[in-house]
Amino acid sequence: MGKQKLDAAFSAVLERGDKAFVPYIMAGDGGLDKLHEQLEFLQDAGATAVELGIAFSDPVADGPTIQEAGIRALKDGVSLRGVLDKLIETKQERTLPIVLMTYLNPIHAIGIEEFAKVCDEAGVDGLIIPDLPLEEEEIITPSLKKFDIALIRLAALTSPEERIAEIAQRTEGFLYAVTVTGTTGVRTDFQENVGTYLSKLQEQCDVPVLAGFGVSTPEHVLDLTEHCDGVIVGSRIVDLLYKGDREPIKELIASAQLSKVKS
Ligand SMILES: O=P(O)(O)OC[C@@H](O)[C@@H](O)c1c[nH]c2ccccc12
Repeated sequence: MGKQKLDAAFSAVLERGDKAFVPYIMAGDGGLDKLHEQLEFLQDAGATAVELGIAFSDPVADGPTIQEAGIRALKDGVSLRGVLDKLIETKQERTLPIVLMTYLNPIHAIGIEEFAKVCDEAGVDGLIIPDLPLEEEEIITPSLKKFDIALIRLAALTSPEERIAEIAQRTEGFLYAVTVTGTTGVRTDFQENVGTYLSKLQEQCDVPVLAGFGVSTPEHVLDLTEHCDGVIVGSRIVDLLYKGDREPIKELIASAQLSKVKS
């Protein structure tokens, strides 16, 4: 459970010569009752872990696709607590590692210690908290440590070098390398220096480096994973899942299975 489960999932994939693929989905988009089936689909399609987003009224890092999914979930009454309860219900039937993505406010509403405890009960293995700066992490790290839940840190293209070094050292589970400046969302191209940026992160980091933001095609996956251990895909998957168009999701995930792509 927890950090160990994430580490084991990544090691298994990388030892096979594949790259990691972490789809992001908005919890409760389409109704919370669909969540378990969606997670099973992603697992069967070959996802390494899933990043499960919690809808929030002020999602500062999210682009239009994720924001709209969040609005749909909020309209449906989905809350952090509700998602955790659903995860508790389905914990025994699940093997796919879960990384929960939530802003700080919903965590504070539950209370930090209680939140960590319920995450443990729900089988949450890692957390991404985009509005928690390095300087303030200590409000939550002792509670997470207690339950062995990984805190995944984000490195930005614009972060100064010393800050990147610190983030790369501290991160647990994996390092989330943000590959664009701005919010989440589908893009056609990446800046030329993305390869250098990723390779440098790889040198500084003991855990896998995953590239995310703007990744939306198998070509992106193949290009980026030349310089890192895997990718995170959000907006494209949220969009396809909402439309019920699942074949392209399978193809995207399969594109990270290099052992199959190359043979
Ligand atoms: O949607 P994209 O461009 O594929 O990027 C992934 C992203 O959506 C997902 O990881 C995410 C959704 N909301 C976030 C907030 C902060 C960091 C990351 C995220």
